[in-house]
Amino acid sequence: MAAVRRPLVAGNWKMNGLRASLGEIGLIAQGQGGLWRNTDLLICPPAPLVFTAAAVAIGTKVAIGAQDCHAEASGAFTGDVSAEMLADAGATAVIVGHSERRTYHKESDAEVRAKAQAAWRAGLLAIVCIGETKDERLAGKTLEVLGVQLAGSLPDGCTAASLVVAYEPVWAIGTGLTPTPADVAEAHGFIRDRLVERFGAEGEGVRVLYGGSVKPSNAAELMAVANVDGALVGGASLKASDFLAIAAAYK
Ligand SMILES: O=C[C@H](O)COP(=O)(O)O
Repeated sequence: MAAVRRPLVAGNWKMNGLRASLGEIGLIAQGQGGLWRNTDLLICPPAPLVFTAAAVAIGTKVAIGAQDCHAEASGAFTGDVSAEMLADAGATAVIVGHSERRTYHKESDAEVRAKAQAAWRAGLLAIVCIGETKDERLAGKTLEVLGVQLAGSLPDGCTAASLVVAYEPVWAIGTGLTPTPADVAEAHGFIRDRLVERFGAEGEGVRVLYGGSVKPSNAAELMAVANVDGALVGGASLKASDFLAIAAAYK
């Protein structure tokens, strides 16, 4: 029997938002109204907001996550935040290996893998991001790049409950550009095959999100693609109305 994967619509606020922005989480909780009872909603604000965001979201169906974590639980790592600290603050998930971390902080697949393991150690869902650059796509290397990133970034022992993969073509992030549905289907089908090859039935149950310029106007088309189990939304997650409109693609 084919695995039933519960959709996940996750918002990544990136380095945006102050305490005043947390009202958007309240609005998402209110606006959700049961329409998306079969869809998981997650908001990942900047680290300083995680504790208060979790308090705002308590008792609602909106979960709170973080955008990165250190691989170690504690120690002399000035400025870093551990997965245990995020869990203690109320997070239930953490994004690791986002292309902005890979680019600006030179994170390798091995580091991403260690961060995913740290997330599990702390009891968090790990959302591992992968995706090709524009040059890699133009060179016809998209699937090769995705294969290398998957092999290097995913720890052994991935389960449907502990891992989400986010496919985010780097050239589509924040640009307004999106791949065609056929290109999304090819990438997600490839990712699914690799997950099943490596993790068996658990790989069949792992959710694979699409990310990169998801908006209310294109969400339904992207969500209809095979093996797209939800979205990782950047800019359009900052406003509750846009985020809810994207989540509505699943109603
Ligand atoms: O994590 C989210 C992605 O980087 C997508 O960002 P975007 O929706 O602003 O393109």
